[in-house]
Amino acid sequence: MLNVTGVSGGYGEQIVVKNISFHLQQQEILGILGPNGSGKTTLMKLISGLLPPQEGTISFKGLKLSDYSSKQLAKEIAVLPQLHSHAFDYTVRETVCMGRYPHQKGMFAPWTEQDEKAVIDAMEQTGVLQFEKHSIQDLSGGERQRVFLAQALAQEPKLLLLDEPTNHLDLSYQKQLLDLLKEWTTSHELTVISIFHDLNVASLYCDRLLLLHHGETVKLASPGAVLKKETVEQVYQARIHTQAHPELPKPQVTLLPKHGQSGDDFITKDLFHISSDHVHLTAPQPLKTLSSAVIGPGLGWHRHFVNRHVPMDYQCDDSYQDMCNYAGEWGWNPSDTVGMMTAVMVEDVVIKEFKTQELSIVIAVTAGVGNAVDVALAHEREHPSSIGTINIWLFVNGKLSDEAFIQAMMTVTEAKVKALQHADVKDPLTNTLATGTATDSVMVAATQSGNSVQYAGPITDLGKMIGKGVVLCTTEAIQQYSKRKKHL
Ligand SMILES: Nc1ncnc2c1ncn2[C@@H]1O[C@H](COP(=O)(O)OP(=O)(O)OP(=O)(O)O)[C@@H](O)[C@H]1O
Repeated sequence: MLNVTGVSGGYGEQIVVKNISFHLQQQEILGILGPNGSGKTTLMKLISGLLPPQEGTISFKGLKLSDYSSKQLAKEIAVLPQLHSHAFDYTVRETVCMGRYPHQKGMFAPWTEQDEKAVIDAMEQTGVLQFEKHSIQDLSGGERQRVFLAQALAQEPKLLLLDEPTNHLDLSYQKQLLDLLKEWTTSHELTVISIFHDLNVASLYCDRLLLLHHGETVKLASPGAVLKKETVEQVYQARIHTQAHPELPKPQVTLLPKHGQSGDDFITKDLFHISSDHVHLTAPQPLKTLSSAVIGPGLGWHRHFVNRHVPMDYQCDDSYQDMCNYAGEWGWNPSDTVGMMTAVMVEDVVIKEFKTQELSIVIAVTAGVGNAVDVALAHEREHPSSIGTINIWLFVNGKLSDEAFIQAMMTVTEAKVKALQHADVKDPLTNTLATGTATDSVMVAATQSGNSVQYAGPITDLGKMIGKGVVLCTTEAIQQYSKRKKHL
């Protein structure tokens, strides 16, 4: 519906945007991104017809913008500029009603039912109907922004141009505004072009992104293709990290400040506290963790680590809450804590340090194998036979990449399987070699300071230490478990 072909333009002699081309589909949301001064607003002015292009053409529904009268154009295209300063003392309702002007035939045209409905709908949907009679001068920046959006929506345009629409809006209204726009693209066949500074919001709501730099197109594609680490870092001159959104296939960008985590405190054996109740460690600074723990699972940053002993007959409907309560009772903030449980006597924990010139790690293992399982034949069993868990903690004094975290988990698991083979632990149901127990848990934690580690597979420096260390610690922990069983 909108064709921008080889457009260049700017102010007087100064060409600000250069050779921009794109085709916009009906109902699409296009986000325009770029650093300050990259020409985003200027491009919007060209698309809205406010600035004539110095080169190239812009056509809307097959007609050049210059062939539309300003009233015809206003019926089709609405603009919500940045930082609206309104000098006049209009009420909210009067302001929104102005959006109907392009639809009225002549100065004294009657106010129709359709005009009224469009105004009320727009005020309702932007949440400003309650301020209908207030002067817009008495509203907050965010409320005012919503009034001007209502005005633009009351205009019932086919193309809506927005400059930083979520500026001034709190999180809840940002979401409401963008959800509303998304909904209008289908319910009112609306097409949207919007400038964003917030790359994550743009990624979430836009179908495509146009990234500008020095007035030129760097990339025009889906958010996943535009928000690449190298591209964003080069254009914005800032260090970033990209990761997947937790619920949608959209990238999210995180700024990496110049100074990372301060301090290079090491994790050592001496930091562990062992009692009959739990094995516990409080790190001098938060560690980046990946775990399958009861609390603090997945990827996160945590300072407290606890492996809690529970009785053999431990039954709890909400073990997550129970573990949070436990951490709280000991003064460890649950949101700062990785917590695991085991029926094993935790005094039997095996803790060892391993070092190379570049790296050092600490491994802590508690092992009970009463519940051993051969994963290949686990489909034959219905319920775990008895309590017994292998909990493995790996602390790395180093800076792990994402792939190193995952590979470290794999290497730990492979080493654990090998230790079970060495110890000839069998699945009691199938009488075949066990590969673990039904409820094993693993955590990899890294200080994220010091030497960088890209990979942690079995033949890397880190992988070699993990392999050797986990086999040693797990084997010894199984021996402790067997000794204790014999004495019972
Ligand atoms: N009315 C104007 N007259 C002359 N130059 C202008 C005018 N408006 C903008 N410029 C210049 O054009 C360039 C691009 O400005 P523009 O406002 O389009 O950038 P932007 O990407 O929207 O920036 P921001 O993110 O800071 O809003 C800047 O160098 C700016 O100084």
